[in-house]
Parts: sequence; structure tokens; C-alpha cells
Amino acid sequence: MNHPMDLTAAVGGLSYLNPHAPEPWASFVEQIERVRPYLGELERWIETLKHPKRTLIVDVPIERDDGTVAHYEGYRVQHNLSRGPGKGGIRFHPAVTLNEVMALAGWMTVKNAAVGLPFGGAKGGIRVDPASVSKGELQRITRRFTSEIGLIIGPDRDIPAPDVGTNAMTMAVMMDTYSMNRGGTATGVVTGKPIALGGSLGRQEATGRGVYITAREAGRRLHLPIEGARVVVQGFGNVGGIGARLFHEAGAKVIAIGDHSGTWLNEGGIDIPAALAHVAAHGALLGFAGAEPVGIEDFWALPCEFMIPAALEGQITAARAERMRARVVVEGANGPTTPAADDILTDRGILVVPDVLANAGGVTVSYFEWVQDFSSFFWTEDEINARLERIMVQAFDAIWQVSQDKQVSLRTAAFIIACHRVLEARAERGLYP
Ligand SMILES: NC(=O)C1=CN([C@@H]2O[C@H](COP(=O)(O)OP(=O)(O)OC[C@H]3O[C@@H](n4cnc5c(N)ncnc54)[C@H](O)[C@@H]3O)[C@@H](O)[C@H]2O)C=CC1
Ligand SMILES: O=C(O)CCC(=O)C(=O)O
Repeated sequence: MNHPMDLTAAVGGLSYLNPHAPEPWASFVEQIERVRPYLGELERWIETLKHPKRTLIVDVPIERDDGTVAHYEGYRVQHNLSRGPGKGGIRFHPAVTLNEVMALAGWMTVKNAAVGLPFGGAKGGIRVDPASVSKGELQRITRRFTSEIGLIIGPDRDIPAPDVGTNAMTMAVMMDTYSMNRGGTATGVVTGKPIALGGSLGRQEATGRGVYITAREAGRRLHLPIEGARVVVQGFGNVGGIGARLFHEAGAKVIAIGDHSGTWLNEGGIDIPAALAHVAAHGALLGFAGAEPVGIEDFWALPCEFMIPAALEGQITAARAERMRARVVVEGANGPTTPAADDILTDRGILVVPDVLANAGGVTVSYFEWVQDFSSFFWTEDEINARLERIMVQAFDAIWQVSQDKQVSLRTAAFIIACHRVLEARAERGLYP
């Protein structure tokens, strides 16, 4: 399989993720522009956020099991390093582009600053379908990619973590490769590792848990209790699957779920443990008997209290936003709502808890993992969940307050707080040696 490097295709045009959505980087830049009027003197630094600090494109050649040589294209983008080392996940997906990774890195900058973590923003990815290669091939791809981006990552430089298509095992291979190349075990180079390699208790659940916590906090403001609430979840992997389970355990009725294989509805409430068991056994929801198939456009228009996009970018377009009947959208995914759709949802009185807040639980516990690795002292799961709860609730409160004070959306409020923190650090550091 060959993937010729085509930068023009990678940075321009419409999104592969949804032909009706703008490219992710264009959405990110528009979100940054919306903060301009609120930056005061820091406005002179705003262009900083529209220029990724460092962008590395790597060729990843491997020998396939049949003896042929295949090349994959990979990226690591460090969007901003003003507040600390880069931090953000690695995506393995057949249609990853530089444009997408740039946007995902930008959202990491904003997310880390919005919740007050001492990190910049980074993200990486390889254009590969993990399901299309053998286990051995995937390991060779991961090792070669890690060696290639080894130029710029490191425990005090830039710390990757899992994202779509990667997991704790991917992080184990990355940690091992980086350590072999350096001649010493460097647990702090990645987070989201297996517990036996310095991973943190609670990291696997952390993003879904953060989604649940922020949904609960939004529900409190709108007098929408979780118990008995109807919930719709798109994406049934790490974020969507665990998020759905936490809603289910708290007494909500998850009425519809979806993944890359289709969308399903059961108005009486889906048995989420059964759906998770089905995915664990078959790799996708396809064939799940506990609900009826429902068309994708009807799925997005289902009446519900909480809608949780937890798959990919650009899913909530203007057309879908016009028809949605959710009370609150809680963005488990990064960039699921286009700026045009955002405006429509706001006009229609549908509250959006933005990705840079709602899915920040994962990177928050990654931060805990990094700190634990440095100190070689590990916390209990209860300690981790209590600290996560505190950080998420504090961040929600602060963002809610700014949104009330300035009469802006929660997204713009989160961007205001984050951009102030990033640009203040940038300004304090100065331009010259
Ligand atoms: N894993 C983490 O800790 C974090 C993940 N996120 C974001 O959450 C989202 C999901 O990530 P993970 O759950 O980690 O990935 P994952 O790989 O565990 O699961 C992805 C899910 O999305 C589904 N999906 C893929 N393409 C789809 C399509 N075209 N339509 C509908 N469903 C589709 C897959 O079937 C799968 O159920 C991504 O936007 C990711 O960037 C955000 C913060 C942290
Ligand atoms: O845990 C991390 O470091 C990053 C997770 C991530 O990629 C994200 O929040 O989108």
C-alpha cells in the first residue's frame, strides 16, 4: 500500500470525514478568530495560535508479511509550547491528514490551557487502517513511526498518548522503542500506557468519565437530572463506550448508539454492558441484537436530553443542527461541531459543552500519569478520580461563569480563558534571546 505525500491535498479542500463539513484546521482558525474581541492587549499575539510551532511529516516504511515494502505517511504537530511540553494523542486512521492533525494539535493547546494543565498542545497520526494490517505489521509501523518522531518527542519535550485507533498497547510499543533508542527506560515519554509499564489507574476511563462529569454539571444548570435522561452516543470506542456505560450506571436511558458500522435505536433503553460485550467480541456494533437499526439522519434528530458525539470531526453540520432535538450536546470527540452548526445550536437554545472542556478528562489523567512516572510514586484509583472530579468541576465552573458574564457560548468562554493563558505565557517569554 502506497501513500504518496500530497501536501496540497492534505491542507486544502473539504473534509474527508464529512464532505459537508469544512476542513478541521479552518474550523479551529475560525474558533480562534471568535476570541479576538476578548483578548485586550494580548490580541497582538493572536497569530501565534494560527501558526503551529513545529510540524513534522515522516515517511514510515515497513516490510509487510508478504515481503513487499509499504510506505505510510505520519505526522507530529506541536502547535504551541508556550506553557510547557507538547501533549496530545496519536491517531491511526486510514484518512488522517496534516490538516486534521494541525487542528487536533491546536485543540490540545486550548484544552490543556482551559483546564490549567502545564502543557502545550500537540497531536500525531499515521494514515493507516489498523484493521488492514497484521499485528506484526502494526507493531513495525508503530516502532518506525516512533523512531522517526523521536527527533522531537520526549518526557520533557512532547508526550504522546492514545487517540482514535490506538490504545495502551500502542503506547507500550512507543515507550519501548523510544527507550531502546535512548538506552534507558523512559516511562514518561508517553501516557495511557499499561499499568505494568508505569500507566495510571483510571486513565482508560478518564475521558468518558470527564464527559459524564461535564454532562452532569451542565444538567445541574438546566435542571436536567442524569437519572432518567435520554442519551444518544455516536462512537462506541474508548470515549463513547465508557461514557455510555457511566450514563447507564447513573440511571440514564441510553436510547441510541452508533459506530462506523451503523446506528441503532431502542427507545426503552439499550443494555450497554451487552453492547460493550458485543463490540469486544465482534469489533463493532454491527449485528447487535439489542436495538433496531436507525438511519443516520434520524439518529441525529432523535429527541433526547444529552447527545454525545464521540467519534470524529465534522459530524454535526449546519443541516443536522437545524433538525437536532437534544437539550445538551456534550462533545466527547474533538471538533465534532462545525462553527456554522455551533451558531445554529446556540440560536436554537441547545447548550454545547465544547470538546476542549468535555473531553479533557483523558489528558488530565495523562498529566497525573506523567507526574506519577516522574516521582515513581503511584496513587490509588480513588485519589485519581477525586482529583479528576475536582479539576473538571473547577474548569466547568470557571468557563460557565465567563460565558454568563460575557454572554458567549461555553466554547468561546473556554477559548477566552485558554487563549489568555497561552498568550500571556507567550508574551512573558518575549521574542528575543
Ligand atoms: N481516547 C482518549 O483519551 C480521547 C479521545 N478523544 C476523542 O474522542 C473521539 C473518539 O476517540 P476514541 O474513543 O479514543 O477512539 P476509538 O478508536 O476508541 O473509538 C472510535 C469510535 O468511533 C467510531 N467511528 C469511527 N469512524 C466513524 C464514523 N465515520 N461514524 C461513526 N462512528 C465512527 C468507531 O467505530 C469507534 O466506535 C475522537 O474524536 C478522539 O480524538 C478526546 C479526548 C481523549
Ligand atoms: O491524554 C493525552 O495526552 C491526550 C488525549 C488526547 O489526544 C485528547 O485529549 O484529544
